[in-house]
This record gives sequence, C-alpha cells and structure tokens, in this order.
Amino acid sequence: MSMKVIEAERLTKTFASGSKEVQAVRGLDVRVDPGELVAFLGPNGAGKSTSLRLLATLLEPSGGAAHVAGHDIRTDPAAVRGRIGYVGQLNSAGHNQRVRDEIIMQGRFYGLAKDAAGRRADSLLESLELGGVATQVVSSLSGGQRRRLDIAMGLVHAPSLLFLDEPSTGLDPQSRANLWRHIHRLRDEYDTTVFMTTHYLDEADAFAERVMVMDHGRVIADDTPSGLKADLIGERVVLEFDSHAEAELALPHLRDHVPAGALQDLDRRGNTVELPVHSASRRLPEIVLVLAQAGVTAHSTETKRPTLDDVFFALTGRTLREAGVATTTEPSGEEEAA
Ligand SMILES: Nc1ncnc2c1ncn2[C@@H]1O[C@H](COP(=O)(O)OP(=O)(O)OP(=O)(O)O)[C@@H](O)[C@H]1O
Repeated sequence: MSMKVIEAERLTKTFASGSKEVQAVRGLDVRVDPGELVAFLGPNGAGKSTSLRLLATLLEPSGGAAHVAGHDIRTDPAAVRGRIGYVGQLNSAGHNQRVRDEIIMQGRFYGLAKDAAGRRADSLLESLELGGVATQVVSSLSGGQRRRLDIAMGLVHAPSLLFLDEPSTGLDPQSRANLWRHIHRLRDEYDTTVFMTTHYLDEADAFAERVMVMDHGRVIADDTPSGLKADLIGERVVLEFDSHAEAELALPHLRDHVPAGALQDLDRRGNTVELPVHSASRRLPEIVLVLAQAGVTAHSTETKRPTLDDVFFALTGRTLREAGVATTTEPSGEEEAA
C-alpha cells in the first residue's frame, strides 16, 4: 500500500456558538493517495470548509487524528504547513501589487531565494496562463484570472498537496470549466494532490475524479461520480402508457427485466413506469419488444441517467437544490481568521 497524502481518522470539530454547540465535523475518515483529485461536495454548512481547515492545520480538531503530507496535524502542524498549499475562499493577494511580483513575494515568504522565486513564478504564470497579465496590477484581473493567481500563490513552494476552498464560486460556467482544466493540468504537471470543496454539482460531476459527499458534518458517500450514480441509482428506463390500466397490464411483463431484488423498486407513477436497469439504452429495444408481444404498447420511452443531484437525494431525501446548492454564486460563509 502506498503512503497516503491524507489519512484522517474520526476527526471532529465542535464550535461553541453562544450557549449552543455546533458540531461542524462529526467524525471524518479520509484517505487520499498521492496525485488524487478529490472534490468535497455538499450544501452550505455541511462542514466542508471546516474539514479543509482542520486538515490544513488552520483549526485544531476537537477529536480524532490525522496525518497530512506525512506529518501529524496535532503534534507537527508547522511541518504540515510547509508541505501543503491552502487557498481559502477570500483572495489573499494585495490589490496594488503586480501579478508576477506578488507570486515572487509569496515565494520569498516561503524561503525561496530571489532567483528561484522568479523561476517558479514564471513557470506558474505559464502553467496557469497568466503570462499575459504578469505585469498588471492584481486589482485589474478578471474573476477567473484572480482565482488562478490565488492558486499560483498556493503552489509557489511546490507543495505535494493543495487545498482549495470553493475556488470556482462566483465564476461563470465557462471560467469554472477553464479553472478545472488548469487544476487537472497542474496535477498532471507537478503531480500535486488536489483536495477541493465545491457546491456546484455539475462541475463535480464533470471534472472530479473522486467525490466525497458531505452532509451535516459527515461524509455520506465517497466514490467516482459514475460509481456513485451506478451504485446508488443506476440507469432507468421510463415507459409512458396511455392509461393507468395499461401501465398495470405491462407490469407483470416487466418484472423479468429488472435485476433481482429491484422488483419492489418497480416504480409506477400514474401512467408511467420506471425500471432500474443496467445499460438502459441497450436494454430498451428488448423491453419494448416484450411488451409488444404481450400486446401492450408504451406510447413513449426514454432512458434516464442519474445526476449527482439524484445521488444526493437518494442519500438524504433532499435535493441539493433544496439544500441550497448549485444555484448560489456569491461566496458563502464568513472567513474567520483561525
Ligand atoms: N468559527 C466558527 N464558529 C462557530 N460556528 C462555525 C464556525 N465555523 C463554522 N461554523 C459552523 O460549522 C458548520 C459547518 O461550517 P462550514 O463552513 O465548514 O460548512 P461548509 O460546508 O464549508 O459550508 P459553505 O459551503 O457555506 O462554506 C456551520 O454550521 C457553521 O455555521
């Protein structure tokens, strides 16, 4: 077994909030291999940022243990910090500095010699396609460029692990896709492990290789997006009939076409029957044929692939949209200095 970049066991964090206690993280178990690209997905207040800050040693855990980048977050936080990059929700660069100077200054802060800091800045500017704005002042950058600069700042000391807290919040869909492209590229180029939070379903679905879904301080699922969807929902064939009676007539003929155990899942709403089946589009013609042979006709057929929203619903009984996800574009939560 290879060495893990992150290995956390039953990590907890409880905040005192007035007379109440908020259990922000309730027993986090995570293992991440070198080079993995992991997205933490969940609604506002799920505990994503707090988890990230615990792992980045910006907050002290209330319980549990973790090794990050080979060091104990409790006993050796300074060693952890030297080996990780952390980009929070708020921009950290100074507004009146020039972009390249800002990265170099950050490099100097991490103890790089002037030449080395300059070389590192140039390499990051190129990787993140910021070369064209290297001499501009930070305040003149677009939102997407600004996020990329933040990421450059987080990578200046060549950390083996980069934490990004909602890097794409507030960006338009195209800039978000572009940012992800850069994140993938950085991982491939520098072999950096990337652990990030997001509350955008669609982007976690499209770009993350591993998604950990968090809700109420707990990880409730952990897999690839397609693995989550296949395990929890699977594909569906949807058949629509002219009447409820017709749908009832079809049911006995359909039972052989759903996986064993899914029988009770045969989902019927009014005139519509939904069948959980593997490879839905491949199975559809056969299902239509069976019905035709039995003299029942579906007037429309459709295959449905699940979304991560379906996954969240299957896990929690709430849609992520109901939980306040995916539609918000403004940064959420106040960043406190920890
Ligand atoms: N410093 C703090 N003091 C008290 N409560 C806090 C503090 N930081 C976070 N919390 C609470 O802990 C819970 C988890 O917050 P956290 O910021 O980790 O969630 P999140 O999943 O990152 O949400 P968001 O998407 O809004 O950033 C929330 O109920 C929040 O109000």
